[in-house]
Amino acid sequence: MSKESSSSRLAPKTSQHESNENELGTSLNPINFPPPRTPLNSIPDPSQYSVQESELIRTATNRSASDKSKVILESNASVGLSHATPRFPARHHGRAHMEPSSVQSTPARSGGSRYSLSGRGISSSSFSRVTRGISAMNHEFSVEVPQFELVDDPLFWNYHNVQVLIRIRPLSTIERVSQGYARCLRQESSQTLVWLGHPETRFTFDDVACETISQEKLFRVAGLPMVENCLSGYNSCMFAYGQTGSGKTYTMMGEINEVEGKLSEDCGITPRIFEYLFSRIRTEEENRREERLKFSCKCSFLEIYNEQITDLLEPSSTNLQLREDLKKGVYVENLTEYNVTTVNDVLDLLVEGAANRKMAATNMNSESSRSHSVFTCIIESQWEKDSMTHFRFARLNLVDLAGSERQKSSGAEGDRLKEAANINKSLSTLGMVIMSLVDLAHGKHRHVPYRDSRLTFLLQDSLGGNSKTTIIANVSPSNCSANETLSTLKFAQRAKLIQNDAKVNENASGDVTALQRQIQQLKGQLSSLMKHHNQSRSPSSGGSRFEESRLRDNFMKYSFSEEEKMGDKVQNEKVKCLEVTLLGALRREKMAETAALKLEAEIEHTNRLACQREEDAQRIKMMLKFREEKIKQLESLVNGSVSAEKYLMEEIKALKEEIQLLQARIDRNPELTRFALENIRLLEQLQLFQNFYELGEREALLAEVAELRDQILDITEGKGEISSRYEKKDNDTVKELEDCRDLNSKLMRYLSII
Ligand SMILES: Nc1ncnc2c1ncn2[C@@H]1O[C@H](COP(=O)(O)OP(=O)(O)OP(=O)(O)O)[C@@H](O)[C@H]1O
Repeated sequence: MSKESSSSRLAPKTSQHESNENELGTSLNPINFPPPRTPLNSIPDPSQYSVQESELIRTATNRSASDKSKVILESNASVGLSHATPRFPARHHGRAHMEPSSVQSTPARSGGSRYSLSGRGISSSSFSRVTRGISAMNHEFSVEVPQFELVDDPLFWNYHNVQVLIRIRPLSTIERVSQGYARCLRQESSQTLVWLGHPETRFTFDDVACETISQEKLFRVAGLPMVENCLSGYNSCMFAYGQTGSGKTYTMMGEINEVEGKLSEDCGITPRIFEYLFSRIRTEEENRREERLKFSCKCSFLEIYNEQITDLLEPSSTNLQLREDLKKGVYVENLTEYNVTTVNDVLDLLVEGAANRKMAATNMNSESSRSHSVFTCIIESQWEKDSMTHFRFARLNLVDLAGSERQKSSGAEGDRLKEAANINKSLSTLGMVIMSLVDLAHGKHRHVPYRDSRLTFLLQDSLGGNSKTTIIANVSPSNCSANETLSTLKFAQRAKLIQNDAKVNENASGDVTALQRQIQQLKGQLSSLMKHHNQSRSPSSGGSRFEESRLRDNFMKYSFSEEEKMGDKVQNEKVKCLEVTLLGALRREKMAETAALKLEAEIEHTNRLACQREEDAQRIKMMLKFREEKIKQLESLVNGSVSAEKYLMEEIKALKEEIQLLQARIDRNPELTRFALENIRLLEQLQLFQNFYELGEREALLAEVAELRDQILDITEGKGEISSRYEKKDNDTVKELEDCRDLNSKLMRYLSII
């Protein structure tokens, strides 16, 4: 459905602006933003604009021709009259021509769509009419606004879990006509901006994207790192916040066009995220082929409208319910999910969902979006390493919020009144949740009212939970929207204080079978090592035992023949040194033996843990069954088919059983992490053991022993010669011989240990 405008539809804008007053409203206008603006309902038909507009823009051009450090803006980048993104023009059309000004027409709520689609029931002529937003008529006009390059910081997410980015959109034609080029914002750097009202207020954010930022650059700063986070197993969420017409949908979706297999320049963050995601997936799978890495992605698209959830990919599924599950967390029951493998699959879903998205026209804004949309992709991966199967998953939520302007009920009746209240409910609860989280971050004890609205309940992980979250606060720089812009900046400032606790969703030991397989393998390796070890110690192998026994023989010979020959003190000292070295080497071997035994014990222990874990899985299954039964009972209670008394009795019984199970879990918690850690330790020990045998440690030891043996033989022979020279056996010599005997017997004792 196209988003054409009509002049008659402009009238309600007055009430929008009047109703835009937030808590600061009264102190702001009109004193601080002269000249007093023309009431929007008095703006003439766009066809009459040319003279006024030329005049306005000429003035602006004259005002600002000299400063070279500034950037000529607005030459072709001012937002069109309509506050409506050409959400989803045809994917197979080129970028359409932009209309100089546009008129709005609000489709009826029931059948309407926020998105313009061609190739999906809309003719290409209507498509080209709605593919605007940036007026093409302003080439000759310019106004200077400082431009700041955003810097990609690849390390940002290493230290943060929340990113707040402000995006200032270019002035729209209607704003220029109404307030000229007067702006309520002055950007000072790529992180700071000043709100120019009274009092002037400076804000600092992670990033402030100026009016000229390209969709591509914005993606590089906010979207690309999000993909990387998801691939690393972090849940990620991006919210687009801001008043109606501030550019939320332009930012998130933009113009979904594909030309010759490439996304159009105006394409928003969401399609770019998926283009990049699939290219990364392909590379990763290719690079880690030997690990058999495989990704799978499934997407869903829902709308929360009037506190009711509708499946945008199956619009007959309305009023879907939120459920909570131990494993899945909060989820939408019966929401359809599609497996996607290419960016085209995702684009199809986006276009289809967008076509189904509801839009409500109220007297506050003829193109106002009243609903929140959530596009979710679950990215799962699986690979094999160290004979274990590793699983990783991440949930990516891309949320286009309803317009944040205060919606007064003026003029709204019946359903529309209820709708306004419910939209306020989701957005006001979002505000409350953020306030509570800020309090929590300041150490105050606060209840966080996630459950007070569908939006916050569904996205609770993204707010203060297990997620890396980006909030893009969209603002208009025009004086017309000064109050709403301030309100958005304040919201963003608060959001910056949220503290999330993102964790990698990975389960390396989740597969008990893989674990058991690994244990078996380790056992096999260990026993073959032990066998090898024993063989190498047998006399026939010529290993250390053999060496040692030869050594012992030599010592024996030495001890018996030396009685009458030994007498050299220096030589004796040398022998003592050698004795110490030899004992050290033998001790090392003994230690390796002990380590092998320990390893065996560890394997036993790991085996026990695996059994415990299986038992625990059984218990969890039981608990899930209890939960399901409880839900059924609650439903029966609500239906009135079960009396409260009976329900309570059942409940008590079920709770007792659950307590027993929980008790059992506490008593015998196998601790999944411990399990994985044990396994890693086991592997390391095995590695050490293998190294001992395979990397030559053992050989080195044997060589050392052989060397010692030779040295001792040399000494004993030398001593023989020396002693033959000593014919006279004086007392000293006798004493030394006794020392040698002692030494011999000591060595014999050590050697017999082996
Ligand atoms: N950065 C931008 N550059 C050029 N045009 C923009 C930019 N941001 C928004 N626009 C244009 O401004 C108009 C309003 O934007 P958009 O529809 O995205 O606002 P919105 O915040 O999603 O409004 P709503 O709450 O009604 O959904 C559209 O025509 C869009 O193309």
